[in-house]
Amino acid sequence: MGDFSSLGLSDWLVKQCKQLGINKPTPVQQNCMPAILEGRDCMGCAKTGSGKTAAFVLPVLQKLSEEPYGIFCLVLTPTRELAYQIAEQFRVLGKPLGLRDCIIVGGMDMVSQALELSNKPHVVVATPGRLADHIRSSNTFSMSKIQFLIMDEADRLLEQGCTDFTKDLEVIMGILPAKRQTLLFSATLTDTLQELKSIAMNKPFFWESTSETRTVEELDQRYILTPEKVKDAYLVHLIQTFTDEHDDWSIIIFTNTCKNCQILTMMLREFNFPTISLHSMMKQKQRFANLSKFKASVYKILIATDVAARGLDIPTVQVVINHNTPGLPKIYIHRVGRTARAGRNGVSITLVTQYDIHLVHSIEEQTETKLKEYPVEEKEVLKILTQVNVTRRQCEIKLESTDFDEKKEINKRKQLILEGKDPDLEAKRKAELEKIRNQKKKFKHKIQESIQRQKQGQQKKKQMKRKPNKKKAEQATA
Ligand SMILES: Nc1ncnc2c1ncn2[C@@H]1O[C@H](COP(=O)(O)OP(=O)(O)OP(=O)(O)O)[C@@H](O)[C@H]1O
Repeated sequence: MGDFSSLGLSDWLVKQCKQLGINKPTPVQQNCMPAILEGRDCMGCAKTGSGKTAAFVLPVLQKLSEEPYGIFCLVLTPTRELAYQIAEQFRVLGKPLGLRDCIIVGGMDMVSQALELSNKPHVVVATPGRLADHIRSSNTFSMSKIQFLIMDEADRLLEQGCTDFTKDLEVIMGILPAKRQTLLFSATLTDTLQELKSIAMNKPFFWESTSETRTVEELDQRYILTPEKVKDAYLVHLIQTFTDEHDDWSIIIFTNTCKNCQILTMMLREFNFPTISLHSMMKQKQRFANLSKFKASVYKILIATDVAARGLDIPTVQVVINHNTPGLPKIYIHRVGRTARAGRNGVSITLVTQYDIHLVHSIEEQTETKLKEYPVEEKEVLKILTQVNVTRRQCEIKLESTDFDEKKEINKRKQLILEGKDPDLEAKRKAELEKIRNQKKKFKHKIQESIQRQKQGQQKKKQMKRKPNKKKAEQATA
């Protein structure tokens, strides 16, 4: 493998990389950087923790140093924390250039963001919603001359999940020049390839790491089969074991809802584990503060929803625990990718109930890896079961006495108003949809029942036909 100079990077950038311990290009850097430097659009699909960020940051900085102006580059990313992380890479690597960056994300002051945008920063790193808001509400900045549009976690930006970026992306695309370089990166690009091709239209250079598995070899992937009621006891037992055995380990625990995140955090704190949480119902400043404390190892355990599943690069994370089995293999790949990064080792443990076994099968199929059972002394888990479950219940009661659910409802309503929708009308629409869905379900169920009855009837008829033959045969043999 060559070095960064042979890929076309200037000496100052190579020196800057060395200072950060980035000496040899990783395969995604080795393959994508020359194409980007040549001026081509690029789609890069490589495993988690393989250096995709530097694969786009370095060529952009190289080109920016040749023709510095603002706004030169726009990076879009699905989460606010990730936007800060990417901006930091630009800032550190681009320091000798005096690079000016600007972070445009929700939950932060819009006026100061607008001011920063009007000062023509070299690089803007943004989440789509807030950037689209700025475009809709002001004309104090222009992106008509940008040279690079980068979509990090591009498949997430284009998928229509619970946070749907489509409308915001349309607004953003509307002010970007057609003549630009578009770079798309993710560890899971292949599912959304067609949509991506419509964005990177300029005959993109496509690179995907060739490997049998979609997760890294350094990751030890385990599961624990547990009844739902014993899950939390397993969790407490696992954390106790890890913290007894290792001083310098950090753990990320993923769970499915903000409320669960909050309850688990309260519960683990009752057991004196240094725990902190990250989810979308927290104030943005709190989110940043918690993440910083976790990064600095002030807290060793982070409990998060999937808002932390993608992109976060925290080298001390040695263990990822999935408190719920992710419903999609893609989410599993990103979650467990928070450990075993940049060649380090790591462990992931997924708690699997009897209802999740099919999910594990599809994860294994997609990642082309077999998850191994994690050995646990069941006796030890049963010893703490009652205590853990009582503590959880107490935490649930404590949370219910706060306005957590109410806040959730208010947040939902606020979001709808921001989207220009009437929350009451939306609630009515939702109820009607639910009614139609239920009717459809009932109808489907009835049809299935009648098909079943028909089948049974046919089978009976067949059996009746066979029976006289049997009798005849018996008579013949007699
Ligand atoms: N050539 C290199 N040599 C050594 N370390 C590197 C190199 N390039 C990047 N790194 C480091 O590897 C780590 C992971 O990189 P990065 O966050 O870009 O991964 P990624 O591929 O974007 O992962 P994800 O898919 O999870 O977002 C970072 O800490 C980064 O500084």
